[in-house]
Amino acid sequence: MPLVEAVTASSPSLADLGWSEFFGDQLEASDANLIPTRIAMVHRDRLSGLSQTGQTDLSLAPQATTGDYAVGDWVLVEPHSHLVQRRLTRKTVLERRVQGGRGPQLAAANVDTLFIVTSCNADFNIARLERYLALANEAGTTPVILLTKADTAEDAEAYRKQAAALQRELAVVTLNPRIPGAASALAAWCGAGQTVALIGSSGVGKSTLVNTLAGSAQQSPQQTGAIREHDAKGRHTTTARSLHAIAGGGWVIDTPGMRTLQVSDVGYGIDTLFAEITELAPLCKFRDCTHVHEPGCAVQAALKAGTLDPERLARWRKLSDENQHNTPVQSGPRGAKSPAGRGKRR
Ligand SMILES: Nc1nc2c(ncn2[C@@H]2O[C@H](COP(=O)(O)OP(=O)(O)OP(=O)(O)O)[C@@H](O)[C@H]2O)c(=O)[nH]1
Ligand SMILES: [Zn+2]
Repeated sequence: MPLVEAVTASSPSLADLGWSEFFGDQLEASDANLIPTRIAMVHRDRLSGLSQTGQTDLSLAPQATTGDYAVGDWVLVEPHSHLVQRRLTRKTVLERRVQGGRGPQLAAANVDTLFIVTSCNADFNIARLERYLALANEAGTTPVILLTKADTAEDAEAYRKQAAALQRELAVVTLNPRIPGAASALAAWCGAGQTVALIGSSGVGKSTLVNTLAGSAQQSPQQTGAIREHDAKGRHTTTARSLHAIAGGGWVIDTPGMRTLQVSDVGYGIDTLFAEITELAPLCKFRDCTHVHEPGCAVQAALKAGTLDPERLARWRKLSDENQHNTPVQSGPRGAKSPAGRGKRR
């Protein structure tokens, strides 16, 4: 895989691999002999990681499974046995819940930026983009929407405007992943030590973009093909998750195509996404206002005044209801949040 070549060509520093004070602070004196290693690939029965010395196949203690690890995780590894001793607390974690699935699955960890990829065609779906945004906000990653296939659309600008209106200060980039210029359009989020992940439906151009970011020099069509197989419906799907080196520095994680994405436990993510509604709620007369029929409801007042989009309110309600339905009731305090109240650390 390209990541191996990229790493052996020039020994990366821990900072190049994405290490920061956040992880350094977790080291103890007794860890001195262990090697900080970043999980680069997760297979059902195998894990591999990248350290300053290159790529290594890792071994796990008998009670551990590869499902406990996400691409992008930092672990401490025994130098000789390559046994994973300990996983460091994650700065961010992307989890997904697939319809009919058993519980949330780990998609990627320690991701700085989530590129949400969609095309300027029938794939463009506001409600789905909002789900991805809620997920990114909740995980503590910065979302960026990438619009592909603008070259095949009559009015690509209309798609861009709709996407940009979904969340405050949201970056939206229109690009063709097939041309090298795509990498420079994304340079602001890709640099030494930066980790980006790609999410989006099948066929929107994620694998093409990974290839473009990795640089043509180390790519061949077979390398993209190597991580694809047919899914139940006979479609091509990217199935393995791995960390690929970006030519200009940084790392990109391709997550498998998701068709039906459910949200759960993304209350903070939804609040950030629908900030214009979240901000009105404290002005309602009742603290537990449902914003449906209550007197003195600031949300209903904004709706009447025409300052709040009724479609946004309807989608906020639907997503919030789904989130509530899917979120298990927790007995103790909610999972540890970062000091800023942002992002999950586990
Ligand atoms: N015309 C045009 N074609 C594009 C663009 N982006 C991607 N494509 C093409 O769309 C097809 C699908 O792209 P992939 O990169 O395989 O899509 P993917 O998102 O990785 O799909 P999965 O691996 O199934 O999740 C390829 O034939 C690309 O060449 C674009 O901006 N314009
Ligand atoms: Zn209200």
